Amino acid sequence: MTITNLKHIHFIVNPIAGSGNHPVSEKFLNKFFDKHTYTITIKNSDYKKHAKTLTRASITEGADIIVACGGDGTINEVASCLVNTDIALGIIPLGSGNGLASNLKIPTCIERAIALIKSTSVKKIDVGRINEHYFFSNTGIGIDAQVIMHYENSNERKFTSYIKSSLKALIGLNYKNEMTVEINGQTIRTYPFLVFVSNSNEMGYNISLTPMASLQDGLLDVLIVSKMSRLRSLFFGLLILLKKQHLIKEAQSYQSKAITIRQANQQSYESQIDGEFFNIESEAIAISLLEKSLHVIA
Ligand SMILES: Nc1ncnc2c1ncn2[C@@H]1O[C@H](COP(=O)(O)OP(=O)(O)OP(=O)(O)O)[C@@H](O)[C@H]1O
Repeated sequence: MTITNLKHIHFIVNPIAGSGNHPVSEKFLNKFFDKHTYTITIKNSDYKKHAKTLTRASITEGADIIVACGGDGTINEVASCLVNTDIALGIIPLGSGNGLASNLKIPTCIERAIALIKSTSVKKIDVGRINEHYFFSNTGIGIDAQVIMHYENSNERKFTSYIKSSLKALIGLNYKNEMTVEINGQTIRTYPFLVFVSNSNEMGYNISLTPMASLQDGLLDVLIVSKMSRLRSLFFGLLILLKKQHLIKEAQSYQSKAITIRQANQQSYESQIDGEFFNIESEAIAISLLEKSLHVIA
């Protein structure tokens, strides 16, 4: 599908995404957009979740395209406001991991990403939902949430910070709560190391736990990894880096449109949603898929 008569492009820029050294500013973007064809508006996010407020305002202001300039966290905030609308999401990947942009083959070269936005070639992609939150890349409960929690506390945004945060998460590993996972008519009881649910085939840094996932197949790819020792977890981490994680017997892969997670005596779930830490207060977690519910320029 090709959009015609596009004029109003709004850019929501996370100034601290990735290394925070990116050049994306009003002066920079003005060079690429002819004033007779486009009006462009640039807004910087000042704090966590601010991109949502800015995006909602841009919708009211009549934006035709809203461009998330940042990583998966910023994309999540912007895209969450665009689900089930006709407004197309553009992406300039400025994050450290850039998982969704990589799955969509959006160039990390800023000039090429801008050229793609101007091409306005739009595709519709699936959107994941976990309770009241949307996700576009992945969500998870277990070790991934712990890694993200330590990563956010580290205040560093690079690959080595993920390695350090993974080691901290492994040291703190415990299996307090038994969970039940309802999927495809089966009920699985597990003390999970990880319940990972993905819409996209990449987590960022070219790492994937769900290499068969597609943004347009109407299915979520699920990896359930049951309890294992710290040593075995390290081995699992090595297998992930070697793209051989399927070789570990504790890991089971599924595809599904919906899953429900419950635990007996707890009302909160530490989770990660598109690489951001969330403590979800609820009796149960319901994860589902909204087919082809977001327009993305890719
Ligand atoms: N001015 C700001 N100061 C601090 N945090 C911000 C600011 N603007 C946005 N944020 C928050 O920064 C977090 C990280 O953003 P983002 O995901 O875009 O970058 P990243 O973590 O470097 O990339 P990736 O997720 O691809 O690794 C998000 O939670 C976002 O809400």
